[in-house]
Amino acid sequence: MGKTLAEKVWDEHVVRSNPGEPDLLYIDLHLIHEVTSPQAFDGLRLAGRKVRRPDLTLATEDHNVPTLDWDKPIADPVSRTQVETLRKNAEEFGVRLHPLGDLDQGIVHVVGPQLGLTQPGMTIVCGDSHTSTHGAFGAIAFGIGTSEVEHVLATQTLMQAKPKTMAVTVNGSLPEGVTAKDLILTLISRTGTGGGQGYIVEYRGQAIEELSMEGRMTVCNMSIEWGAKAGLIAPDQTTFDYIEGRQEAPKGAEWDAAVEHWKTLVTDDDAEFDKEIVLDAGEVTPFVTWGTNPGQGVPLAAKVPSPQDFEEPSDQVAAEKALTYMGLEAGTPMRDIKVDTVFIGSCTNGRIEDLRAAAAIIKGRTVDPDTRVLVVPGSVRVRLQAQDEGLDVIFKEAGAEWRGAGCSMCLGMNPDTLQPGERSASTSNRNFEGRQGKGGRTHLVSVPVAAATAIRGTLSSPADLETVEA
Ligand SMILES: CC(C)[C@H](C(=O)O)[C@@H](O)C(=O)O
Ligand code: SF4
Repeated sequence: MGKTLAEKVWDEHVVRSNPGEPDLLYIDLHLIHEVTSPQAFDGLRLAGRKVRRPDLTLATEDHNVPTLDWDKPIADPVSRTQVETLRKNAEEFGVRLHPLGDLDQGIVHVVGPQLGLTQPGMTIVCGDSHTSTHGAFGAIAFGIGTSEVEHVLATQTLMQAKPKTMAVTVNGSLPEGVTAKDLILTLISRTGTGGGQGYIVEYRGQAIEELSMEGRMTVCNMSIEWGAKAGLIAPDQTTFDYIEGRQEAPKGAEWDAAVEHWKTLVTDDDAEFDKEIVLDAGEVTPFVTWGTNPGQGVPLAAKVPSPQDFEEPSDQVAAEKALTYMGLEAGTPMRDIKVDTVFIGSCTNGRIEDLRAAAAIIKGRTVDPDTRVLVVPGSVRVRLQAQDEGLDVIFKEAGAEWRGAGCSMCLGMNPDTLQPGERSASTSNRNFEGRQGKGGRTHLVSVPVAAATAIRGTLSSPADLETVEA
């Protein structure tokens, strides 16, 4: 019997395998940020160990950094300590760090692919759940805990039980104006936030093949939001074209050899998955969340559901609770929901393609006067690229704020937060209670929906905007 893509990559990395025990896996790339690394470095220090492969380890500052005044000392003492600790640890252990002010600073899941470090067939870990993003390149990439971070730092290996495999096949093409974000939000709402638990998921089918690398990263990024261990997509010409020429990508004969190998990283025709889900891309429409987990979503054209709409008593209770927290009434059209803030950014939707899409909609228009609009590039390079293309001017002229790179309002670990009771349309990936600030209310949306909402002040799609004269 043939192998799935995930099985191929897994098997190529097994250092030791004993029946009844987790496998010992070799790790090709270890990404690090300030939140989950301090205790891991403390552990190394205590044990008198070194970082085994500093050359396969890369650190960046993202969660705790401000997106204004980043050249000044960080005002918040907790954030400052986190960032300073990472700097000290990187220095002491010889780990490459891209700190604030560096050209390659940014959200860890934006920086890896951008540098060409994220490559097909790799095993990639980081003390961060959205490490699944890197699976878009045909890598096995997943988040690990701080004690595992220490283990990888010390040994460049990790003990892991082999997950089951699942295929999500998306047939047909996404309709015009419908994005990767709508697709993954639809999938999560259909399968529930536990639907992927225990699986490495391979996304495949025509709609996936038609996605850009940015779109594929958006899909894989949110694998964790339906509970999957990891999500991945077979590398193809789109993948190779994205990597070729990047700073850390193989060059010359090494490039040719790499591509030759990467082409073998596909699921064999006779391979079997433990589970399969099939989706029709043509059915997907702009999709937004109304509740407090990424599975509580509906099409933008729908209404806020009522707890009675759910069959399971547990879903009814969850809906009741979510509606109260979100301050929403069942039956309200989603399009009537007014937001205070629009956040365009994060490792889900903070790449150059996302900013281009937002700018194309915002161009020549003015943001709603009662709505604060934050546009936050995922990395310094994304920021500079956007500025080269004049996108920053489009945002600023429309009345949006153009910020520095970082996680920003994706989570309340830096100055960019919602006030209690404030409501956002956010291109990020989590809408948990308090995620964007205590008492903040989050609606997860795609980039086009965020941009249109910025203009109208209520949840909207570009189709709701009046035509601007050219
Ligand atoms: C802070 C970090 C550990 C966390 C994660 O693991 O995902 C964060 O990035 C998030 O998105 O919630
Ligand atoms: S942008 Fe958000 S989801 Fe991504 S790593 Fe930062 S906090 Fe986590």
